[in-house]
Amino acid sequence: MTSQDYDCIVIGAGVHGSFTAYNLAKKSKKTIILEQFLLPHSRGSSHGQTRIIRKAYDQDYYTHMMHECYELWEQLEKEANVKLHRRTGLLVMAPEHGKDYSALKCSMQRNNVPMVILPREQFSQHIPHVNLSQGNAALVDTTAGVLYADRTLKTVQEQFQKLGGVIKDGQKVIDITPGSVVTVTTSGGVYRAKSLVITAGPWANTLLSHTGLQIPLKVLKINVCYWREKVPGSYNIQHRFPCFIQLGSEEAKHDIYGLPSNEYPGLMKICYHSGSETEPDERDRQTDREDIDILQRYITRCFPGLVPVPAIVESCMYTVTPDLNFVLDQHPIHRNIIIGAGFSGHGFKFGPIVGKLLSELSQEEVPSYDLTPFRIGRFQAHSKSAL
Ligand SMILES: Cc1cc2nc3c(=O)[nH]c(=O)nc-3n(C[C@H](O)[C@H](O)[C@H](O)COP(=O)(O)OP(=O)(O)OC[C@H]3O[C@@H](n4cnc5c(N)ncnc54)[C@H](O)[C@@H]3O)c2cc1C
Ligand SMILES: O=C(O)[C@@H]1CCCCN1
Repeated sequence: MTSQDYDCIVIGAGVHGSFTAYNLAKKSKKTIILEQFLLPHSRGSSHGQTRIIRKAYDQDYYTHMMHECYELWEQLEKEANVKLHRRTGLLVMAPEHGKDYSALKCSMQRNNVPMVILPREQFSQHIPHVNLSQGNAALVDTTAGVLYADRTLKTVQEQFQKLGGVIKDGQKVIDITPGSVVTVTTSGGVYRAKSLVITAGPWANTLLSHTGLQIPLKVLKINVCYWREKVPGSYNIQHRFPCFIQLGSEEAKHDIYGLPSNEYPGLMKICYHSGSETEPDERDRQTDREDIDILQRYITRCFPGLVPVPAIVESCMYTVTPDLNFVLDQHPIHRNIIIGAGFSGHGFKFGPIVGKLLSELSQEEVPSYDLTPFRIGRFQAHSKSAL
């Protein structure tokens, strides 16, 4: 038998690789994370100060996973004695008679997600400084809030290391040799393990090309825009301003979303839930700003208390699948290679549960949830039926 150095190698120290490694270390598995950049870095998808956490989803399986996931976030907070999230509520605004709004509302009712419906005549009393669009309805997912993203990564990586886990940053994986013992070659060394987890974010297909697999993923550059409050504090987290999602606005084909001013005093984060395609290593050469024009028009109309010119624009990337569902699966041929990819701009909140599931797959345990929506095989079925 060939010797191996680790039980598991995890490629990528984003939110999903970090939580997977942490779960493996909790099972006393000898685990190493290989990360191409020096940590912390802002070149992938998990950096930045904040993300939205919520239970409001129109698919039951996401809401079901979030029920447990909230508990796992709290467990980590207790274990590390650090605050990783803050409840603000999530305001959902959408055309009242559109199918998105009714699907979401029905799913929340079906799954007992605490919610408040805001009748139009009471809207401005609860949500000042926002104009609810004509024909729109509004509800609040009261479980929702803000996750502290950078702080999460630091915390989960520290907890992993406390459990004996090893992180090697500045080590780009340049080759993978599948087998009953997987060999991974980086710019700095050669590593072997019984199983491999690939959580490489926008670089997933680059890594998978070493294993003879490609999945239909698109990488989008997202302009992360912050907008200045005309009157400081109007949209502030301390004044209980919520996160929001605007489904189906007159300006935009895709959703618009925002988080209360918090991390940068006086600035509220509002972004477009789409962007232009990019190569992950060429992110900063993608300079398309069509999304910012859309946001300016929306903000002028609906958020009159913000200066409609972005004060800060940062960059992030989405890695999207055709159906916007994640990929959580074993490699179809090399079963000891596990893939977590295509988190489609909504994966962060699931970090603890994705980590649990990917660690289960890598140990050939029965996964805690039905992974049918996340299987790689769904893409094959899709392309076959399209023929
Ligand atoms: C602007 C924006 C807003 C978002 N908002 C939300 C939100 O409100 N709520 C929510 O739940 N989610 C949100 N998301 C989505 C969430 O942030 C992502 O789904 C999640 O961060 C993806 O994490 P990841 O670990 O898959 O990828 P990444 O964080 O990109 O991690 C992959 C890692 O792999 C490393 N890597 C790649 N190739 C190699 C290699 N060859 N060798 C070694 N290392 C390698 C990379 O350097 C990187 O560190 C948002 C995303 C963006 C961009
Ligand atoms: O995952 C989320 O909750 C948000 C919703 C809006 C778009 C960005 N992601």
